[in-house]
Amino acid sequence: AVTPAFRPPERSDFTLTGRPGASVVILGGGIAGLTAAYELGKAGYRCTILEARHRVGGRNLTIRGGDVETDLDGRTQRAGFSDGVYFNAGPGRIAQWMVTMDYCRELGVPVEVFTNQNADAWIYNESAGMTEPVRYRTAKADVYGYVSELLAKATDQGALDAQLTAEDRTRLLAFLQSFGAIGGRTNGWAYTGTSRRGFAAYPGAGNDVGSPLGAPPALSDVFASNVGRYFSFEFGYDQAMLMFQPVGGMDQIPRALAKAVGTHRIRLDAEVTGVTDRGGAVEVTYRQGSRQAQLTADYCVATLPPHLMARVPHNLGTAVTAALADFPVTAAGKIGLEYRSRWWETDQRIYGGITETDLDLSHIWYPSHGFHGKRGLVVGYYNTGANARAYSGLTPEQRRERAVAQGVKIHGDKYRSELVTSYSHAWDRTRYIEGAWTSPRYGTAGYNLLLQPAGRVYFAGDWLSHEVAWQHGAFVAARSAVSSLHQRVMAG
Ligand SMILES: Cc1cc2nc3c(=O)[nH]c(=O)nc-3n(C[C@H](O)[C@H](O)[C@H](O)COP(=O)(O)OP(=O)(O)OC[C@H]3O[C@@H](n4cnc5c(N)ncnc54)[C@H](O)[C@@H]3O)c2cc1C
Ligand SMILES: CC(C)CC(=O)C(=O)O
Repeated sequence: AVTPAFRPPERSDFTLTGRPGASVVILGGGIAGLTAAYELGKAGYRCTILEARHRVGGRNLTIRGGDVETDLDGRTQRAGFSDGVYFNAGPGRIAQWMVTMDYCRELGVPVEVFTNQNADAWIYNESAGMTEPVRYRTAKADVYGYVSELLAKATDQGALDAQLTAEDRTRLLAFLQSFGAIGGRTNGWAYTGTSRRGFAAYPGAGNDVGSPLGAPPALSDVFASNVGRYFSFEFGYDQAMLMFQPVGGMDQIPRALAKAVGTHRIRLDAEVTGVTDRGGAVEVTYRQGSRQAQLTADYCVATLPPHLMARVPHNLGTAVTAALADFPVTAAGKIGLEYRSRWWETDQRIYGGITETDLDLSHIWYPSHGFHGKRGLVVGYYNTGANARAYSGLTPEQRRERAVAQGVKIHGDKYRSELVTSYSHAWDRTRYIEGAWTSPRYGTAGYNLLLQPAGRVYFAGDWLSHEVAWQHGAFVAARSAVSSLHQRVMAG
């Protein structure tokens, strides 16, 4: 039998049929722009991509040793990472159902598991008074245990009789006993802690029972520590394990797309400065260094971030400009910290996954690859909104110092002493991007306007999808734009 009620969200064998051979100028060489060129190219269109940055990929950005980036404030960083070490400054993970996986397969980009959740990673809530971190496994044992105890007591005392039949009660109590590892009725359904909490020293040979962490803190203290606030992250349909990443860095995807498109079709350092719909064709002006140039094509697919496209002079109408300008933009930042040893694996037994904190660094990511290697790269902060802006206002050295000072609270001295080099990326201060992602106003006239072509100009980007902040959104938005362009050409 076929698995019921499941259909891949996007056909993995997407192909435009017919070979009309019209020309298309594509603004922006991020995932959406590259995908538009790739799919149109397969169908015989003559495409040219104009990309303002010195490389393709847009927000899909992997930093390696020798890479140089200058931000809007004129701060230049030259990454000093060792050979083989890379830092995904933008996207880092892919859910199995995302069409991103289909492109990896089609383009021959190998993928490996990205560990998005790890029982051995830490939780650290400084504002709740925690003075040391607690392992995920311990936090889960205690929160699930006490919640189960409370619900079992309420159920058994009849507090839920209006909602539950006698059979429901029996089944719920059986579930809670196993879910929370709580005692039975004779023990008052009490949660007293089990080996699920983990060990200070794990069991060994002969009579060595190890050193179990023992009794849990009081119920009130567990709730006060607020460790449960992170558990729901892994319930999300977009963040649940298994997650994946391309082997060797997320930019393997745009690199493979660019190769398939043909690098001769991609103009780099080409900043679009104007778009004019001439009725029978589209004229695009751009700047390449000191050179002003112009390109005319039958159609245009514009994939610039909407707030930047809104600033490009055009003749597509004021409603288009207003709609483009109406996308609130979020800030986000990340720092990559290269260490000379993989102390998180050897000393703390953390092999991938994420430590969650209420510090301004938010999340710490450990590498999901290269286990037991000599060196490794930890993402020392991945934050958004006000926390991201707090870091993006600092110099790279200040960012590193702030991130390390926070991380030491969780990981101890090696967080500083083993550090070799770092690179930090502030998306709100990145030229030609100026933000991490947007919050589209779905259902508004403005949003819907941009789903339609403005004359011969089509729009695409993750901002025209319901998967903003995911490459999936950029892929499907590009497919949608080129499908409607192609339909029009074939009908014409
Ligand atoms: C910190 C962060 C984490 C993320 N995490 C994930 C993740 O884990 N998984 C995932 O799948 N996605 C993730 N994403 C989202 C993903 O990066 C985006 O959804 C996707 O890359 C967007 O592609 P795009 O082509 O729509 O836009 P962009 O990548 O923004 O492409 C737009 C392009 O237009 C170019 N441009 C701008 N102005 C001009 C101009 N005047 N002329 C010419 N070109 C111009 C830009 O340089 C850029 O290349 C993350 C993003 C960020 C920032
Ligand atoms: C905030 C997230 C949705 C951004 C993202 O795609 C990710 O980090 O997984």
